[in-house]
Amino acid sequence: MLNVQSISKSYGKKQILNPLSFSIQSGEIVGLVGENGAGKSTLLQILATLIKPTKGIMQLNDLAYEDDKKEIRKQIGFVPQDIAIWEEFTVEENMVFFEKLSWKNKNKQQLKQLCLDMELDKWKEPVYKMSGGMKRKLNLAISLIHNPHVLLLDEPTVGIDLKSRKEIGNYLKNLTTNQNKIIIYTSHDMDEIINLCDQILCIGNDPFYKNILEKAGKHVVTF
Ligand SMILES: Nc1ncnc2c1ncn2[C@@H]1O[C@H](COP(=O)(O)OP(=O)(O)OP(=O)(O)O)[C@@H](O)[C@H]1O
Repeated sequence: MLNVQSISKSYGKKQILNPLSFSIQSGEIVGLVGENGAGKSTLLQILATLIKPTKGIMQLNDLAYEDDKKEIRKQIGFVPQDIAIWEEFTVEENMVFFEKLSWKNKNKQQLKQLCLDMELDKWKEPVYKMSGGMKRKLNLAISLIHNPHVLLLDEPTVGIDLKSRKEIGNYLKNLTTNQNKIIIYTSHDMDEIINLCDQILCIGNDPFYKNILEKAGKHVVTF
C-alpha cells in the first residue's frame, strides 16, 4: 500500500500543492487529473523521490520515504512527461543500456519481450527514426525493466494513436490485476481515465474534471 499523509510543496512563497492525503492499495490503478499547472507532475516527482515535499509523510508498504529512499527507488518506475531515451541508440541498445543501470538482471529475450508486450516490435530501429508514440512505448518498457511495484506515469499516452492507447491501457490493467502493481497515471483524456482507473485524484478547485468524472459514475477525491 502507498500511503500519503499531508504532503505539500512550496517553492519559496509559491504554494504548489496544498496538503493532500490519500492511500492506494496494491493492484489499483489511479488517475491523477487537474488543469495545467495544478501540480500533477510535481506530485508524481515527489512520489518518485525526485523532489522532496515541503511537508508530509509517505510510506510504501513497510518502507518510509524519509528513511528508505534507496529501497523505495528500487520499487518505483517513473515515466516523465518528456521522453527520456537515447535517440542515437536502437531500441535494443536502449533496453540493454537501461538494464545495466537497473537492479534486476534481465536477458535480451526478456527485454525484447517487454517491448513486444506493448506492441513495440522495432528492436533494431534507431530511436530517432521512430514516431513519438513508439518512443513513449519504449520509455514505458524501460520503466518496467527492474520490475517495480509502483509505476508513476506522467501523460504516457500523449501522441499515441487510439489503437495503441487501448493496447497500452489493457497492458497497464493487466499489470495491476495480475501482478498486483500500483499505477498512478496522469492524463487529460477523460475517456481513458474513466475506462482505466479504479480511483481518481483531482487536484485544484475547478469542478470541471470532477463533474465530468462523477457523471460517468466515478468516485473522485479532490484536493
Ligand atoms: N522548480 C520549480 N520552481 C518553481 N515553480 C515550479 C517548479 N516546478 C514546477 N513549478 C510550478 O509548479 C506548478 C505546477 O507544475 P506541474 O508541472 O506540477 O503542473 P501539472 O499539473 O503537471 O501541469 P501540466 O498539466 O501542464 O503538465 C506550475 O505553476 C509550475 O510553474
